[in-house]
Amino acid sequence: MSEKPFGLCVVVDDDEDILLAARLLLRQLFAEVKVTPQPQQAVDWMAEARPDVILLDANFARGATDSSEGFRWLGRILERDPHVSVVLITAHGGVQVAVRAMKEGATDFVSKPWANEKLLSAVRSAAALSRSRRQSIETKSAKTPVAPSETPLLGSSPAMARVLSLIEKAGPTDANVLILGENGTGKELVARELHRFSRRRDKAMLTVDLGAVAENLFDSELFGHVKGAFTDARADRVGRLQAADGGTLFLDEVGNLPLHLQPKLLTALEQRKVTPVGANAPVPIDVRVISATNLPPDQLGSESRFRQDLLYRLNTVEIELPPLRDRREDIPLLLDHYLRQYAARYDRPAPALPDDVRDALVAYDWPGNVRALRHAAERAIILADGATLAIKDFPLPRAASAPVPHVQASAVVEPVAADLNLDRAERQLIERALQKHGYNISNAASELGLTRGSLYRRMEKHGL
Ligand SMILES: Nc1ncnc2c1ncn2[C@@H]1O[C@H](COP(=O)(O)OP(=O)(O)OP(=O)(O)O)[C@@H](O)[C@H]1O
Repeated sequence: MSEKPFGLCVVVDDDEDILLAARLLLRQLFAEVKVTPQPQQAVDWMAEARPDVILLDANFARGATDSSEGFRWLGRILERDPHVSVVLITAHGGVQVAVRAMKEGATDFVSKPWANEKLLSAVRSAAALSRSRRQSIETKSAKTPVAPSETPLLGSSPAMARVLSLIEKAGPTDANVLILGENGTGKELVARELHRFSRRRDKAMLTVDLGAVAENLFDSELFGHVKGAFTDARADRVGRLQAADGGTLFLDEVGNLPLHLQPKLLTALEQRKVTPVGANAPVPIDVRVISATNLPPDQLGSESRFRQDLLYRLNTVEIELPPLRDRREDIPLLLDHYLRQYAARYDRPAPALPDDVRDALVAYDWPGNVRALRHAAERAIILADGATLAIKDFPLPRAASAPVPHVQASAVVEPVAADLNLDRAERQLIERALQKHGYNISNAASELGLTRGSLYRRMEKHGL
């Protein structure tokens, strides 16, 4: 049996199906997952054991959508243990609920139906955060084992060989690393590998997705705050820079850090100290920072977007992950890996990929990169009639089914207006937004009026 990185997770939701799904999914991270439809039960359990994470439904009463129940229980849970990480779940998402959740002390926010990969990532970060908070409060140096890497970083192309060699060289040093690449190219996976190779591997790697943090919360999220620093600051809160002390902080989508906060981050990194919002004295920190962005280098190099002195602090080593279309040699390897993995997961026979299907998949441009390939493999395994996969099992634009060398994604979107099917229209709109923004998820999500998380979920739903 593989070692579980965390101890206890409690899930509270009035829907039995959600409880079952969460229990099955989260068992891979936690030694114990307790589920209950009763929030009071969760609070009672806290008297017996300290959960690392509580996943809390925001709406209990039938038909309730305003999340007030959830916020009430959030307050009670944090009163009992201000260091537990609470991840709020709700079917009635929206930026306002997310902002309020974070302001009232939730660690993260996940909308239903969730994408398994994103929920796991949110819960893993939340668990690492509560551990680190407790350690920094108790000033103990107990070990927090890093989660074993669930996905190996695959690739045999010369470009990936370069990436792997850089990871081996830069990993064990304490150098800050900046990872560049389009969405879905594997930046987070590279960050995990760097951490795994480092002397900090027994401490936590915490993640802050700066593409998902509301603008007014950046400060408190990164640097922490003291009780009373602003209206909703009901207790001291350790920021992620401090919580990652001794370990690694992964700043995802660092290009989204607002200009006015960039000097504060620079000062913290230069002086190795953070001053929580409302505090007088700085706190020393020992953190290695790994950052990632999907911004093209020319935008990152523009002073109006990103302070160059901060950039130099972050990019002691730079690792560029090329898009999948520029390393097509890796496609068969990735396909085989994920097809086999999903066949095992869904209890299907070992899949066979005929040559013409493989050629078409290698010829496809994969604008969503490895993430899209992974989802396509999962979907194909689920949809296939037998062990032999056909091109129709893959959600590629029709033009891609012929093995032509460079399938341009932009050539395949049809106008939305003629088609009144809501589901298809949604898919087309999402495809258009993604293409318009060169698969920059943050920009496409903002144009569609969605959060990055809900765009990811919709992309998964449509197999994009
Ligand atoms: N080289 C690889 N080998 C195996 N799996 C990979 C590889 N690269 C990416 N993946 C898989 O693709 C998915 C996306 O990877 P990841 O989240 O690391 O990308 P990202 O560049 O950080 O994306 P984003 O910019 O959208 O946050 C994950 O499921 C990851 O496991």
